[in-house]
Amino acid sequence: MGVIVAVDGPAGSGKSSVSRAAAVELGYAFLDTGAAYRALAWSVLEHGGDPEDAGDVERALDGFAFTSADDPAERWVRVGDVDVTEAIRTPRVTAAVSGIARVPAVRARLNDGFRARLAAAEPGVVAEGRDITTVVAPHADVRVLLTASPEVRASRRARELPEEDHGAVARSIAERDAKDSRVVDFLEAAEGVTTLDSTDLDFAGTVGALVALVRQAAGLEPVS
Ligand SMILES: Nc1ncnc2c1ncn2[C@@H]1O[C@H](COP(=O)(O)OP(=O)(O)OP(=O)(O)O)[C@@H](O)[C@H]1O
Ligand SMILES: Nc1ccn([C@@H]2O[C@H](COP(=O)(O)O)[C@@H](O)[C@H]2O)c(=O)n1
Repeated sequence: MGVIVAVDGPAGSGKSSVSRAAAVELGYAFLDTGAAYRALAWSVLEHGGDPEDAGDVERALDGFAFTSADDPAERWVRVGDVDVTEAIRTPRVTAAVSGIARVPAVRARLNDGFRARLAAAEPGVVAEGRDITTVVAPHADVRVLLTASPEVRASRRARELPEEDHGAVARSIAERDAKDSRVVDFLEAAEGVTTLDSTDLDFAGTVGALVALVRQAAGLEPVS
C-alpha cells in the first residue's frame, strides 16, 4: 500500500487547495472527499428531492455513480456521465450538503469508496475531508488537522467570492462548521494528529509545511 496522508479541518482552512498542491509536489494522488458529498447533494437537488429528507437522500444514493480525478493536476468530478465540477460549488449545493452528510447510510457508502481509493493509490495519496484522520483513515501514515483563525478563513474565502458580502461569507463558514461538527469532530486534533495552523503562513509556506511533515513521516528526510 502507498503512503496515506490524511488532512482534516474546518471550512476554509485550506484542506483542498493545500492538499492538492502538496500532492502535486509529492507526486501523489489526491482525494477530495467533500466533492463526493457535494455531488450527492447535487443529485438529490437534481432529482427534485429534499436534502433534509433522509428518504430522498437514500433514493439518490441508490445507483450514485461518483468519480473524480486521481491526478491532482486535473479537476474533474462526475456523476455518471455528467460533469458536475462547477455545479457542486454553487451556493445552492453548499447550503444543501451538510443535510445529506448527516445520513448514516451516506457516510457508510461514501467511506467504503474512499477507503478503496486510498488502498489503491501508489506511491501515495493526499486525502482531505472532515473525518479523514478519525473515521476514514485513522491508520494513515500522516494525519494533519489544518486550521486557521475564523477571521483569516473568512477573509481567504471572501477573496474567492468578491461579489458576496464579507459578513455573509463569514456567517456561512461558521454555520457550516456548527452543523458539520455535530456529525464529526474536526475542530480538535485527535490523538496522534498533528495540528498545522496556517493563520500566519502564506499559501506556499503552508504547502511546504505539509510536504515537510509527509517527508519526515515517510522517512524521506531526517527529522530536524
Ligand atoms: N496559507 C494560506 N494563505 C493564503 N491563502 C490560503 C492559505 N491556505 C488556503 N488559502 C486559500 O483559502 C481559500 C480556502 O481554501 P480551501 O478551499 O482549500 O479550503 P477548504 O478547507 O477546502 O474549504 P471547505 O471545507 O469550505 O471546502 C482558498 O482560496 C485558498 O487558496
Ligand atoms: N469527509 C467529509 C467531507 C465533507 N463532508 C461534508 O461535505 C461538505 C462539503 O465539504 P467541502 O470540503 O467540499 O467543503 C461539508 O460541509 C460536510 O458537510 C463530510 O461530512 N465529510
